[in-house]
Amino acid sequence: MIRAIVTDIEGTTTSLSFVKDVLFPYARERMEDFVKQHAEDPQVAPLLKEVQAETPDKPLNKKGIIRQLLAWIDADAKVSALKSLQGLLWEAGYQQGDFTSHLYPDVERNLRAWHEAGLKLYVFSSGSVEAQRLLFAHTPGGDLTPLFDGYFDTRTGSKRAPDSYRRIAEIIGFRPEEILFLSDVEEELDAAAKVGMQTVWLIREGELNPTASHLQVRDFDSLAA
Ligand SMILES: CSCCC(=O)C(=O)COP(=O)(O)O
Ligand SMILES: [Mg+2]
Repeated sequence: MIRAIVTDIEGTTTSLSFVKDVLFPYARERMEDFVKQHAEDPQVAPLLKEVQAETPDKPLNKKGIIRQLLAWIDADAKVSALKSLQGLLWEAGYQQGDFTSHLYPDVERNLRAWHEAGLKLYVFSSGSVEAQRLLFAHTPGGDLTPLFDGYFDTRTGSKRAPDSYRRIAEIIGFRPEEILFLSDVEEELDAAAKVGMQTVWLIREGELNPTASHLQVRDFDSLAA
């Protein structure tokens, strides 16, 4: 019996295009000025130290740190320090009304229905926990954060590593078999299934995969059936 649902964001609740064409360029365009202006801020300084720690054989000055961050953005690298810095930039974007987040039309009604049915809802995304909260706080349907019981990012571990899912199950206090993980990435679903979680593969566009071991659906409505 499923008692908790853990959902990915990009490609699952939210279009790839919102992340790749709105969020990532917004942060990329502002990263250099932001680091220059806020390098000494207590929220930012430890993140810049983390960037240096990720590249121990290459001592970086401020310019080098900025270059490294931009290279990670271009490579879509899931580095926690980068993700936290992006989150800080997106916070300003949401607050200034530069954008609201995108959710597929089936997402809000199903999150609400699952929450009302007593299921616990969690997010596991490469975006920082703060970025996840912001995204669900600024949806076209309003603030959906009251529906969620917790958020996990790459500080819990890689989304492709079974240990991350084991940790999440321990933290939220359910047996893996009681947890349903939703994602658009097969390797993430494989990792969750390895520890015993139930899995559903969201294939929003394109072909279904006839040989995959995960249940495949087009949208959240198909899960209610
Ligand atoms: C929290 S929205 C930004 C998503 C993001 O930064 C990202 O890298 C996408 O990761 P996901 O694990 O949700 O596919
Ligand atoms: Mg995804």
